[in-house]
Amino acid sequence: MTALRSNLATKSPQALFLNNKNNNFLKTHLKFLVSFRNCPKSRNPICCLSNCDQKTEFSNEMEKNSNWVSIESEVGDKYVKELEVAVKAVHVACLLCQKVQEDLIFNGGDVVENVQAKDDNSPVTIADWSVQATVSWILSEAFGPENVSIVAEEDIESLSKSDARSILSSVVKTVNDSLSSAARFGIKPPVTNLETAQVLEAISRCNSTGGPTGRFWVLDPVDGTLGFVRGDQYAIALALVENGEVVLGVLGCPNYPMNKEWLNYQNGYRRILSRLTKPDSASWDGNGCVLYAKKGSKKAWMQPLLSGDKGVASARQIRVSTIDNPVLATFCEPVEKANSSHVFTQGLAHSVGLRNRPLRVYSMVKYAAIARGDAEIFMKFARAGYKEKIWDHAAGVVIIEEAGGIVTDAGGRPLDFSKGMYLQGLDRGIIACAGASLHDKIMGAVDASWNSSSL
Ligand SMILES: Nc1ncnc2c1ncn2[C@@H]1O[C@H](COP(=O)(O)OS(=O)(=O)O)[C@@H](OP(=O)(O)O)[C@H]1O
Ligand SMILES: [Mg+2]
Repeated sequence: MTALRSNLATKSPQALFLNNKNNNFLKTHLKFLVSFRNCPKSRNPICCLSNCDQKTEFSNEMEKNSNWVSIESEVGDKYVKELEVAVKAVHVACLLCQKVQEDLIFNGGDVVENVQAKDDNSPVTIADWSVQATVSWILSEAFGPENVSIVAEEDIESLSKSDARSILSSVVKTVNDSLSSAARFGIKPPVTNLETAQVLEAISRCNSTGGPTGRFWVLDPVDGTLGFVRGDQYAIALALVENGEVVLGVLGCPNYPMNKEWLNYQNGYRRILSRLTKPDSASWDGNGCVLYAKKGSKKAWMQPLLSGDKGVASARQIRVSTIDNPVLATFCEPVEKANSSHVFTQGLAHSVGLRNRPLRVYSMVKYAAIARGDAEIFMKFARAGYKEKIWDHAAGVVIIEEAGGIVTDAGGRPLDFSKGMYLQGLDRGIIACAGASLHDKIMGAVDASWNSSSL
């Protein structure tokens, strides 16, 4: 634990990458500067500060005064292109899903036709396949197909069957519609519409099985498909793993706007509210959000999901909640009892003194809620034998960690993304917290009650 905490301790930056907006701010704060020169590796000026106190004071001032910055100004050189492309791809995917959800659920779309059951009986929709094809195509165009390896949730087996002809043509149309309007995000659409074979190829190209070495993307095209088909919360999750470590995470949450109260509204109620309060694309209130973080940056970011033909907006930094008193804390967990034992978490909540009722939310939106500071704890205790998949956690974990939180298994160990498609060796369950004090308390409660539980 001590090692884990010291790893999580914030280190003062050695240097800060600045954009023009920050440059103006700098002129009024020259007292902080020791030297100011152009960074040899980027176009951005870089300032070097002489001691830790100055660095910390300067960082605090920067945060207060320039909350909104561009991606390039923040993440330094490494993974800039990867992050930029991934964020754009997730924006495209969010809009695709919003459109499909709207058609499917709210405009009387053919649910029987467009929602299929997988072998494990979980649902899969045209959105799952369409997002997978779209993101796979965008990544391949940006980096070259030979450089892109993707672990993703869907395959083309059921989509290729003869009785799936109509759903396949819906997928092809959805992908082409989505890519043809991707120019608003600076993504060059295909010269001509993708053929069916190209769409199937893009989906099936996501056949990496991950592992401890090299670089691969991890994609959950629609996480929380049950929430998606119920008109509720869902997420698009894209992460980059290098040598077994998650280095980038991007999480699109199309039904999670700025106002955290929205998380409490169930299904149709959220939809009615969204229609009553007409979304203003310039504000944060009516639409979803995209969160992202780069490993080791100690910063996580959120952009509003813009509607209409607007592209990507500036990002705002997010931090986890500062609440460490269990009485005031809120914990999130899966909606479905089959996915995590509500009885067990209720016992944990009682023993650590959590008073608020659990926030049951579909998908990795739970990770987003912790990273944004809208809730303090996420717990998941799946039934014995269930193997957690890396795509259900990778993006969320790095975003929470960089926003200042902690994510481990119930034994306090970091989740291991280096063992293939599954989180092998996971000790009992997953605990994500805003801070170490809450995390310690939950782990202690798990230890105290595990043997008497039915898990
Ligand atoms: N039996 C069982 N136990 C544990 N976990 C399971 C189980 N079945 C499925 N899954 C995975 O859980 C993903 C959804 O997790 P959530 O936290 O969103 O659960 S819930 O839908 O709110 O109940 C879900 O992701 P999606 O398939 O992307 O929706 C699954 O990967
Ligand atoms: Mg999932």
